[in-house]
Amino acid sequence: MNPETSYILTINGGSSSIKFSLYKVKEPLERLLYGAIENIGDKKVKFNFTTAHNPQKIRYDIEAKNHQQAANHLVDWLEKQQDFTSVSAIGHRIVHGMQHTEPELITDQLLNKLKKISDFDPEHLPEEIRLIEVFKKRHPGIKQIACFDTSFHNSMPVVAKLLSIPRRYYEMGIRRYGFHGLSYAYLLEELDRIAGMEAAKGKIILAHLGSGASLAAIKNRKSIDTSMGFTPTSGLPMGTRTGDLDPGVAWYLMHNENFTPKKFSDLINHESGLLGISESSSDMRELMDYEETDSRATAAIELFCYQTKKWIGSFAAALEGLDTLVFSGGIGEHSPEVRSKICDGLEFLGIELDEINNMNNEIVISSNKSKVKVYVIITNEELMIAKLVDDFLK
Ligand SMILES: Nc1ncnc2c1ncn2[C@@H]1O[C@H](COP(=O)(O)OP(=O)(O)O)[C@@H](O)[C@H]1O
Ligand SMILES: CC(=O)OP(=O)(O)O
Ligand SMILES: [Mg+2]
Repeated sequence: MNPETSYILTINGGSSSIKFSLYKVKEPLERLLYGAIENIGDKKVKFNFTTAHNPQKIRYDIEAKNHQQAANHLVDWLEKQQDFTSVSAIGHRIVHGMQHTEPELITDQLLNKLKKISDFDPEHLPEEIRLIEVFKKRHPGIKQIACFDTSFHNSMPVVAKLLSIPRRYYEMGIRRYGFHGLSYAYLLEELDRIAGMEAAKGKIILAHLGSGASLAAIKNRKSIDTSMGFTPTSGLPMGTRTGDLDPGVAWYLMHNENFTPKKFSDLINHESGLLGISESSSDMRELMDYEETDSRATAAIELFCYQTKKWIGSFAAALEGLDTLVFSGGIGEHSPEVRSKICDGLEFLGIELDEINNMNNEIVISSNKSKVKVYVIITNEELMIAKLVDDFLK
């Protein structure tokens, strides 16, 4: 083994969080620590971590007004960790990678390209670029590798990539891309392990239901369609994002309510989805607590489940059948109630849950009679990044 590649740091920069892991390169990869900085931008920014030796989560508040301060705090902390000096590569989740199909070494040229397309994903790319720059400045000797969420969906047929606007915009890159690709790639690998290669070759719907949520339709192991499109704001309603929105709403708000680009971006990315409908929380767990007493919380949960059900129906049609449905992401992994509401009434598609297994968050939650196998699989974007970086360096 090349001693240069013996430790890999993974960085998953979200719009309000940075998740990080440190892996020792061996077969299989060994996770030495995992942590996150959450609620960046809020008054109370939380830092937490667990190590392989101490799985008890350690949590405290830190000062960080933005991603740059949070990243500097993270580097200060990492420098005090014993194994950090041996890190030779950092793998970054880059949510929007346009046409990039494989992980790539982050050079100045790539960084400039990412800056140019920043507006393709104003929610993730600017912060991801800031993280790369902080590590570059403080540890210029460590290779940084970009792992793109979009790569997984490159296999989509043109019909799934087209937006129905004039063709010239397609040439400008304004088309459907799809995201959560690192999670989907991991889920397919896990499906191989749990259900066997044959199952993973069938007609599959993967549902990544977290604060950002999307579904992917998979045939012969390849993505043929996904609910997100040009940006991660589209598709399902999410924690604070609209999901698909009648384009006429944009015109109306601009024309009648003096909406500027910034005000519109805030509306569709930060004020809508579960938060906008419930007027109380973007967090599914909290909404479940208010469900009994607040009809707005109930409406938000109903909308999320109804739209997810509609996407499952539409992808079953696109796949011309369905063999396997996988729930994942924070909501998909932990909420039996949401899974049950989504699947209720889908018996005609061959989906039938075993409610006891569902309540217990078992791996297989479909009944013995169900034609479609339904799984709950815990995703691991960090491990997928570490695997890609390990392969890249070999
Ligand atoms: N037990 C639970 N029941 C319902 N929702 C849950 C539960 N645990 C986590 N969630 C929800 O999962 C979502 C966060 O998902 P996650 O995949 O961790 O998000 P992120 O996209 O930030 O990585 C939140 O809406 C949270 O409330
Ligand atoms: C693509 C996307 O929505 O990512 P996240 O769930 O991390 O916000
Ligand atoms: Mg996520």
